[in-house]
Amino acid sequence: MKNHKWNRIVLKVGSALIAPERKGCSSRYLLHIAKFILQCRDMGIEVILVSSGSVAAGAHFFGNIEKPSLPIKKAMAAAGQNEMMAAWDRFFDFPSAQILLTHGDFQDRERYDSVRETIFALLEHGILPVVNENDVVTTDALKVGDNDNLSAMVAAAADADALIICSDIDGLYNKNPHTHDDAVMIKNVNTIDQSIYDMAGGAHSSVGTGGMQTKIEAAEKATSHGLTTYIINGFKESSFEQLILGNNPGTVFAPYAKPMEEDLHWMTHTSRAQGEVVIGDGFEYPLDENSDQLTSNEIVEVLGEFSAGDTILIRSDDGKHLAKAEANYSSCLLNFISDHDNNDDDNEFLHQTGPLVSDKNIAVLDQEDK
Ligand SMILES: Nc1ncnc2c1ncn2[C@@H]1O[C@H](COP(=O)(O)OP(=O)(O)O)[C@@H](O)[C@H]1O
Ligand SMILES: N[C@@H](CCC(=O)OP(=O)(O)O)C(=O)O
Repeated sequence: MKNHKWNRIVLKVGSALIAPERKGCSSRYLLHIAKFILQCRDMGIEVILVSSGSVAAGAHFFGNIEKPSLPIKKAMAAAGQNEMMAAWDRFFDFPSAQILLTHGDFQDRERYDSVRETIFALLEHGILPVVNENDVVTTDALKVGDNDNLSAMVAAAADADALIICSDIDGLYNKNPHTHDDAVMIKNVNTIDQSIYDMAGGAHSSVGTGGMQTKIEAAEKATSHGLTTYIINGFKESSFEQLILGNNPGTVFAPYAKPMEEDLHWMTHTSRAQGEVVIGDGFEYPLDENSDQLTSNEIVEVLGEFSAGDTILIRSDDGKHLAKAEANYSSCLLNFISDHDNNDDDNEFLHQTGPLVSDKNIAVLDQEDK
């Protein structure tokens, strides 16, 4: 693509573009998106498609109920996924492959590597991977929950160079343009901080999930991995024509000058904490330099159930999120130690235990109250 030095991109397409009226899939917008995918491939750019829209596409089989129950929503997704894959396939003269994922597939390192290998094998053979969340099997604890974050996780796992989020709006505005007439569009974002999150409102359409909030989260995940991230209006063919010309048709988020290391990125942006360890005020920060000194002496409280090797959140007594890290001990053992710290035998045991986490497996967080 002119001016863009991309080898591999992830293109995320929102529900409103697949099934705009919830009357099954429509080719209205897919046609120019498919053309863009073809042009990229012709230019030697590998494309991974993250396509929403299974629920919106399947809704008409169930009488378009306004507020479907969870089982009906999952049934809509199961039926709509077929329709959605078939709708895309009509435009391509090369094969596509369906990949359905849940958060568990990113949390478990073996499954994560397996997803990566499959994506690379498909790309090597010229097959277009089409990814969606596996809505049928997800539970609240297991799901990613929105395809903006899912697309960023896929982009990081697939070592892509750019993430392009195609939405029903031109880009990020300083406030929700559907509720504020004076909203102004932001063309470039160099740093994603709280002021950027403060601009985001929820979804406007009946089919969208997450609105701008999840798109900014996705941009943060992707840019910290070194990917340029775009939010563009997928309704407009001109958005894709501009991208091909090397221009920015929407909002572009600049990649970090120094992307995070792979393991640190995974711990910060992908892995979810299975439990929390609350530590006392006396501990000297910063944690990254002193994590080896973080022993069971510091524990105020252990929350949730986790095993050694699970990701945990370390937070201070006053609510600050200090770090995410791999636990060296289970919650059961840490609870036992912190409950018995006055007894001599236990004190000896306490001295024999090593640090709660080690400095190789820790991601220090921006220390804000959450
Ligand atoms: N600051 C903002 N800038 C742009 N859009 C915003 C903003 N805040 C909220 N939105 C809403 O986010 C919507 C896009 O998100 P969503 O409905 O989830 O779309 P998609 O299906 O493409 O993921 C927009 O239509 C708009 O109503
Ligand atoms: N997995 C869901 C998509 C959820 C989602 O994030 O939708 P959207 O906000 O339209 O990208 C589906 O296929 O219906």
